[in-house]
Amino acid sequence: MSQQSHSTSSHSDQKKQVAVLGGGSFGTAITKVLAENGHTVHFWMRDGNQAREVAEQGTNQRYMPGIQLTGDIRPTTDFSTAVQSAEAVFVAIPSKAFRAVIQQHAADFCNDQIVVSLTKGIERHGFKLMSEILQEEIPRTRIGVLSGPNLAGEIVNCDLTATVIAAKDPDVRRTVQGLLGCEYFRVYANVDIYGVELAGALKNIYAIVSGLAAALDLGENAKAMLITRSLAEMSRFAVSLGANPMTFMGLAGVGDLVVTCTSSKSRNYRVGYAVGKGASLEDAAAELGQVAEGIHTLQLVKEKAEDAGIYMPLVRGLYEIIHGGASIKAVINGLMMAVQNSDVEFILPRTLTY
Ligand SMILES: NC(=O)c1ccc[n+]([C@@H]2O[C@H](COP(=O)([O-])OP(=O)(O)OC[C@H]3O[C@@H](n4cnc5c(N)ncnc54)[C@H](O)[C@@H]3O)[C@@H](O)[C@H]2O)c1
Ligand SMILES: O=P(O)(O)OC[C@H](O)CO
Repeated sequence: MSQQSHSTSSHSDQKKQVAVLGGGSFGTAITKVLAENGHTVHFWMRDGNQAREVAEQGTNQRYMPGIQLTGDIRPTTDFSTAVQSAEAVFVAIPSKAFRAVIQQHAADFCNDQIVVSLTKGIERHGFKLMSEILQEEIPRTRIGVLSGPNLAGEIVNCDLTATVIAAKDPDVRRTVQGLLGCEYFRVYANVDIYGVELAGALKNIYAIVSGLAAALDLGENAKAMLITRSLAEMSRFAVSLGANPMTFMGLAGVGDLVVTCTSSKSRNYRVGYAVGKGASLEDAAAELGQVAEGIHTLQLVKEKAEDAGIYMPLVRGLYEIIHGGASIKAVINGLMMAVQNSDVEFILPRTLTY
């Protein structure tokens, strides 16, 4: 479907003021959806040259080459200008910089303003998710999380896409559905913020594993085994931390896992593929030139799982390959020869192996 020929129709007729924070791939994709839905989008980014390019050319070549942005988009490097009149603020800042940006500008947010994290990562210090950072830094706001199978490069082409808004406040869920929903973008609702957010962060690790497996050409059965055991592992982890296991049956769980583990459009998958072909992690990340959150999430989840005694053989195996110098062949052999266990452990409890 061509992005040039697309005609839009939002589910809501009301045109609103909104803000998007972060001028990368996903910030640009969500800005495009919102602007095509007729909203005024205050698009905050740190790079003045990039803001000028968006204002003057309607493009963001560094992150979305060849894509034309239309509608009422107001790029700015002034944070206060971006958020002051916004009914809802969408945050697409990588997890490493997320708290610093929100903390620095906390005073600019309004009471009861809707603030939605689009970021799929975890903060190193204290294993905090982005909604928890928002709650700590700007508790005066109403918080939501948007996550799902959402490759930015497809959204900007108006390819059919669905996502999930998770929020406790029903008005937050309805408002976000109204702002973003259109003929190519569908927004489903959930209340399990922690599960939706954790699913988005965890699947990046398994996308690296799947990319690595693809590089080795392990076969179709192996692909299915990996994705399904990834789902078992990530839901085991999330449930241990208090998430609802049913969330993992939805778009933010299995949906995002499938798209990220099967597509070379995923940056995490591409990093895994490059490592599988013999590149170092550093070279693979540098070659990408964009964020691949799974690289950082891997280390945090491995440490957290060990501390909490949660069995995560795929996380441990990937960590050993990337950081421990283990051979891929030896790790695969270790995984295949481990104790044969329960398929769905919510039905048949797993035999404890450690
Ligand atoms: N790209 C996708 O398909 C996609 C889809 C869904 C969710 N996400 C998530 O969105 C988040 C952002 O990813 P992205 O794809 O936009 O990454 P990206 O690499 O394309 O862009 C990152 C952007 O963040 C900006 N940035 C970094 N540090 C900053 C700071 N300190 N202050 C201000 N801006 C800063 C960069 O300048 C850049 O514009 C990630 O957590 C990612 O997992 C991405
Ligand atoms: O390109 P990735 O690997 O960061 O994945 C992008 C989105 O999270 C897919 O839903």
